[in-house]
Amino acid sequence: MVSTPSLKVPASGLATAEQYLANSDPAIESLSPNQQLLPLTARVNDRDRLEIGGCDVVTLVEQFGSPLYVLDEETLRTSCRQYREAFSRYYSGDALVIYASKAWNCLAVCAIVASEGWGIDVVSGGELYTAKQAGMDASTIYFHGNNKSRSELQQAIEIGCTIVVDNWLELETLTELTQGIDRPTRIMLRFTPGIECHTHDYIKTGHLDSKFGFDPDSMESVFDFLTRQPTLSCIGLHAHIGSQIFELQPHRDLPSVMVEWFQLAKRYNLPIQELNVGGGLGIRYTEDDDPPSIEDWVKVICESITAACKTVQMSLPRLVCEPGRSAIGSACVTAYTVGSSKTIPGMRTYLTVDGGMSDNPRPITYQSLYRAAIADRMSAPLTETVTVAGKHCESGDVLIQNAQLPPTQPGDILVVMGTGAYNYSMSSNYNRLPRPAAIVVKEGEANLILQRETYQDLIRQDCLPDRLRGDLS
Ligand SMILES: Cc1ncc(COP(=O)(O)O)c(C=O)c1O
Ligand SMILES: N[C@@H](CCCC[NH3+])C(=O)O
Repeated sequence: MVSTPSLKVPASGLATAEQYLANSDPAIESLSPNQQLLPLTARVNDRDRLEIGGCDVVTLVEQFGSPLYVLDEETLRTSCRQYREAFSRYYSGDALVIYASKAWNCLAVCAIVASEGWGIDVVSGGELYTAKQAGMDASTIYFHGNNKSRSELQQAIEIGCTIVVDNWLELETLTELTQGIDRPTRIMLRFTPGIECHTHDYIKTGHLDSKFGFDPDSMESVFDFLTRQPTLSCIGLHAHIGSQIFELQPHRDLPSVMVEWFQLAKRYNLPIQELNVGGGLGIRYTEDDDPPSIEDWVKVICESITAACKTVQMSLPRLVCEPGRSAIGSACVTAYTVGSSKTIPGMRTYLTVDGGMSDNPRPITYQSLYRAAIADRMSAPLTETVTVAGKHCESGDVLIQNAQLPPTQPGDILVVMGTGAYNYSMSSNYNRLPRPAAIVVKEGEANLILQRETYQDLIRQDCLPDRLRGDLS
């Protein structure tokens, strides 16, 4: 497996969008998907158009409408396999990879990851419900969240998933809700490890000043409390450092901290078996991004847990990790239709597409960078520098500043890369735009996985009280 990015990007900059494609020299399954800008199956076909999963993207838009999320099954499955295979290569204990479904939670995605032997991390009753409806086994579902409601906790207890407890209120509520239930409820405890990393402030979670998890200072009192709770079975400990991380060092440091916690928990005779090191591996959004490969990330974690256990002569715990973005981010593109444009002489040209911050809120939220290509003419020289704007009534609704594109015309299909994670899952109906459809593509076949919302969907939850009806003519 290669651990270096393998785009065809020349040092002198990009000449055509074809250079965003992965270098096809190594077999695609040996490329780490999170290091590619486009899905692994992306090709330029003999009409000079972008093809993903054997499907022409321009034709997909004609068939399914615009905008359109196009998810490449092969890329998602390759990520799943690379995580699993790396654990079996580098860890001699038991291991489980669970999908952080906040990245993109829907029935089809749950079904794909489950079929690859992954479990799932959910953070709300809604994500939990979806995972169950997709047929996921409760023993592989882990329920996170820093403010789970009583009814969400009740739902989790009934389903029998593992609950990752975040705070005292939750611990007390669970104690109350589990009274009288014979089978103890499986829980894990989330602590903030106090490990810093370089990522956007909004997506850091491992530093001590975080809303997530117990403070490590309260560890002994939490353990002590649990020794007196026969209805709760504390099977493990959890920590998550943050998201879109390129450094390996924080994940090299985390295991020794967690092994210390583990030993302390053992001293309280808790039935502890698992360590969950969270997710966080970054992906390549632009050619300047250089994340480690999936294999390298897993290797660092496995080696560091193994070394920490050896130092204190502890047998290996069951190791769990929960990647989201690095599993699905690079597997999807969003295809938009180009509309109006506006050139402000000496300043910039705005090129507008038929979606924007409602289907991808990451640029406006985190100033995230993306790359785009015109799917109709992949080998056309990139002679234009334009600002790709969305159609929302918001000046900040810009998807890409200074995108390098060929000359465009209304009706062209503009594809934004790396939109598999935190796009659909963070989408909204701002300005009452219906959410786009999503399809999964594989070997020339395209299947709908999320229907395009309709105007009827937009008003489905609206209520018009009778006393207001009279005011309408
Ligand atoms: C608890 C937890 N686990 C897993 C993840 C997944 O992170 P990522 O998508 O960066 O892999 C997150 C998001 O940051 C998280 O908060
Ligand atoms: N929503 C963030 C990631 C959040 C990770 C969850 N704790 C993003 O789009 O980058």
